[in-house]
Amino acid sequence: MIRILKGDAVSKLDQMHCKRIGQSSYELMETAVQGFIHWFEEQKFTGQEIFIYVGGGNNGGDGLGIARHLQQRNYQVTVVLCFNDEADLSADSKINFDRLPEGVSKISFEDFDFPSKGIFIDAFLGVGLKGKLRDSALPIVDSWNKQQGVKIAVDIPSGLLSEGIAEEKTSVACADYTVTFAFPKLSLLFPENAKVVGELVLVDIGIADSLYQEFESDLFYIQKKDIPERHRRFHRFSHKGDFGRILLIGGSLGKMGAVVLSAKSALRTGAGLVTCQIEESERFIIQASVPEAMVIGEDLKDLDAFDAIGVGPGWGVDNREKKLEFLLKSFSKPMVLDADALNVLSQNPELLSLLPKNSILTPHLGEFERLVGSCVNHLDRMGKASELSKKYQIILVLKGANTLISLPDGRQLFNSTGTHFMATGGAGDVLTGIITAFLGMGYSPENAAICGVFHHGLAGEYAGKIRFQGTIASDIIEQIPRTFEFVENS
Ligand SMILES: NC(=O)C1=CN([C@@H]2O[C@H](COP(=O)(O)OP(=O)(O)OC[C@H]3O[C@@H](n4cnc5c(N)ncnc54)[C@H](OP(=O)(O)O)[C@@H]3O)[C@@H](O)[C@H]2O)[C@@H](O)CC1
Ligand SMILES: Nc1ncnc2c1ncn2[C@@H]1O[C@H](COP(=O)(O)OP(=O)(O)O)[C@@H](O)[C@H]1O
Ligand SMILES: [K+]
Repeated sequence: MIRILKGDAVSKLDQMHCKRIGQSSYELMETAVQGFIHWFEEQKFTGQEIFIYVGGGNNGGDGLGIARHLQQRNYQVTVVLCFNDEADLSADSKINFDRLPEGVSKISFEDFDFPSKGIFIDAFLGVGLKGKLRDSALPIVDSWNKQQGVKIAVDIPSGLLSEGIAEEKTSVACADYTVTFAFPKLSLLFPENAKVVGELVLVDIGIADSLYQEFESDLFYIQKKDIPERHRRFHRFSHKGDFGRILLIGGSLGKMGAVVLSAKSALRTGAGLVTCQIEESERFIIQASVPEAMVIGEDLKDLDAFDAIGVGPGWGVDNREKKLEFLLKSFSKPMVLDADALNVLSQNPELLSLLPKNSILTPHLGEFERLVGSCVNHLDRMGKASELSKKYQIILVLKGANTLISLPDGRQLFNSTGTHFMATGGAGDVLTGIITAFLGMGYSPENAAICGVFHHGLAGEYAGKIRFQGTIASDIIEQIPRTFEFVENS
């Protein structure tokens, strides 16, 4: 799994990589440029002039390389020179500057007559940015933000620090897409920066995962290649007991759909036997809509017969405190707690110490802040999530774009799958079903959380490609089986 490094570690990572494989830093820049071009061509942006803002550092060098390749592919390209003197160019940028074909127009920023339409590529400043933007850079960022058209940031939007937060007052070049190299810079994953980062695209530039281990960082990025090794293997004679007996507790008058969604998701993930514990009066709803699931009433006996329990979807909070306490005291294996189970915990924080070790809590940002108090920003949130995980030895799944998993040993993992089309009622109930199913199948809690979040996001992406903003939670469930095919077969 790749680590998310601090911005200033990038050049060291590059050097180590180049040394290990006998490549020059210019060749690495060329790999990054070609990765960008590959993505760009896939997008099929058509018929427009391309303007590339280039700075004097290696980010500008990427931009100059991109200009050459695009011109060779018959695009009309203008580079907007955002540095004072050629002599200030970094060594690799100078090579790309000298290689610019005749057909690429060059114009200094001062002489740039603002066009109204085009494709804009921001290769002004990358991770080499230090501190706040200098005054001399502000007009460049302002000009960028006034342009009309598709806007693409190379590596990181100019003005954004690799661990920074773009607040209202800060000057950052806003992008529709950010094409970042090697690993996502931390700030690209913050919800506060969503508006300046746009869609995040990661380009692999061939740096081996093992090289990242040379750097100290507790932050990781989960990708498809990390998943198959975490899957449990079953065999020809596997029976339904091997796939786990799970219990889902939730639902209340008017909110039974939440348990229905969790139960269906668990079954589509492969859970062997799913039992739902709901209010007696509502049993008809489950039996009719998920005939594969069993239903039990209020009286909970023999909890040990279950391999995993998921509690909370649609549960309500009234009179749930004693029940949650009973569950936490009676079940010693890790559990999944979501939605109202988390709200009950927030109202009764003394219950936190009863959580079985490695239990998985899946709050969205609102539920999380109810648990830990309000957070200033995502960095603060990440710190509080880590503290809570360590203190109670639990796994925290902080849901949202790039869901963050905090592990009891301090590691924090960002997910790469998902889409805003998943921002729909019930999507979280689906995740509860998936993670509980994995736990029931005997996955370690860490793997259940990682695989759960990854498959859930991928199922959401598939559903989003068919249903767009009409995606509903049930569409995500339908796509779960396909996610296994994709992860295992590619
Ligand atoms: N593995 C990878 O990820 C790869 C990375 N690669 C690429 O290299 C990029 C990093 O390049 P880098 O280190 O040369 O720095 P970069 O971002 O161009 O910034 C330097 C410029 O910023 C300026 N500047 C600084 N502070 C400033 C301020 N406050 N306000 C205003 N200006 C300020 C500084 O000015 P100076 O201080 O020199 O006057 C200088 O001009 C990286 O993002 C990626 O695109 C790929 O090519 C290969 C693989
Ligand atoms: N913009 C987004 N990008 C990616 N995933 C998202 C986005 N918005 C929501 N999701 C995912 O959808 C799910 C929503 O969960 P939640 O808020 O608990 O919904 P509900 O309570 O309606 O079930 C989470 O897993 C979250 O990660
Ligand atoms: K940039």
